[in-house]
Amino acid sequence: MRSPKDFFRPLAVGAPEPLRQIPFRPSRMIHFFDPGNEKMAAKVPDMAGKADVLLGNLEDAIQADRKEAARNGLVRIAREVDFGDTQLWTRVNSLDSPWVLDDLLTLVTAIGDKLDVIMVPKVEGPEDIHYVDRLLAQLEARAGLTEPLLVHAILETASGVANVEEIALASPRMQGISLGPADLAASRRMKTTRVGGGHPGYLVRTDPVGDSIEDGRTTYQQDLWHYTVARMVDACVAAGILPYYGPFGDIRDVVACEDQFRNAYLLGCVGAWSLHPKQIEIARRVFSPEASEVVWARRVIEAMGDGTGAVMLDGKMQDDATVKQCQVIVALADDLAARDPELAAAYKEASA
Ligand SMILES: CC(=O)SCCNC(=O)CCNC(=O)[C@H](O)C(C)(C)COP(=O)(O)OP(=O)(O)OC[C@H]1O[C@@H](n2cnc3c(N)ncnc32)[C@H](O)[C@@H]1OP(=O)(O)O
Ligand SMILES: O=CC(=O)O
Ligand SMILES: [Mg+2]
Repeated sequence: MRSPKDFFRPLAVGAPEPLRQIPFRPSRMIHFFDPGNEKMAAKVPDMAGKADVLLGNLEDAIQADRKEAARNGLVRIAREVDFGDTQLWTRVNSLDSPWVLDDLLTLVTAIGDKLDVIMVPKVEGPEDIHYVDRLLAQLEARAGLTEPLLVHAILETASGVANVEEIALASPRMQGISLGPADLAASRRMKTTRVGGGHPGYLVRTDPVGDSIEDGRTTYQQDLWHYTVARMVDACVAAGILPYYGPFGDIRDVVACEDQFRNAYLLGCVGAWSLHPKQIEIARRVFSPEASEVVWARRVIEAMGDGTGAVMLDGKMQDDATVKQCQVIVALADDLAARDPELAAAYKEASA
């Protein structure tokens, strides 16, 4: 392990200084597109105005014989499209694949100055991040980049979950972690055949009533992902990086998608992936604090004065801890409003 004194030292001569803190940039939805798919590529300029993050996907969902087309398509799109303040990310192929080396060599040297974050799939432990960290430093030096590229890990193997705290702390490049429920289910040998969301068989049942074990017993479906999301949030927050829910594959079921996203939002995630244009709006709605919550949070902060002590507001006790929760909501609302004029207007109207 490197000495803590060396943690912020560049890993190659000529590479940019690592960041000391991960800046918070709105990333309510990380919208996936296939850069080699002409129809999707054509929608990128329009989507740049709608999504917080656009991600050119090179890994799963891209056929083996379309990997090069996707990589080259991303280079072209990054050079031609004006992204404004929308972030451009990529998901490279997994570290054990035949494509990842060319992904990194090509992308960092050709469009390293346009990319904000590189998502690394199937991360098993901190050693995977160390490998990418050093390679990126070498490539940044070769490309003459002045800003370091950031790294985002997908939590989608059982080993990755077992090592999530070390992964989060593995490099100053670590920007965040997303839950990858599809690969994680396979890695864990869960008996599901879907991408994220719940399962009707994962439930608890109320106790028997009288002699019957059949009648009058209600069942409640449980959240398959609660433990992993909660653990990921703690690992990320402890390391000063950002947690995300990943994909929800039932594109038709916008209702359950919204539920899954909201669970993640309430537990501390800052965003989720969107796989289809219609999921962009769901993520935008869910990961932006509701206007009424922002108004309430501002009332609590005002009523609490210097933030210490206890007061009653609408019959509810407020103290030093609730004021901190309210500060989280207000800080997030301010950051998002600065990027999203519609949201800013909704907040203003609600507080009038
Ligand atoms: C487990 C994981 O790793 S999840 C991450 C990997 N998976 C992905 O990235 C999947 C990304 N999404 C997709 O590939 C597609 O949305 C699919 C295959 C799920 C559905 O695609 P389609 O059947 O074409 O959906 P649909 O017919 O509703 O599309 C409507 C339009 O939106 C476009 N579109 C669909 N998805 C996207 C997208 N992610 N980005 C931009 N445009 C899209 C389609 O090209 C189509 O365009 P058109 O109107 O010009 O013909
Ligand atoms: O890559 C995402 C997943 O769920 O697997
Ligand atoms: Mg995956």
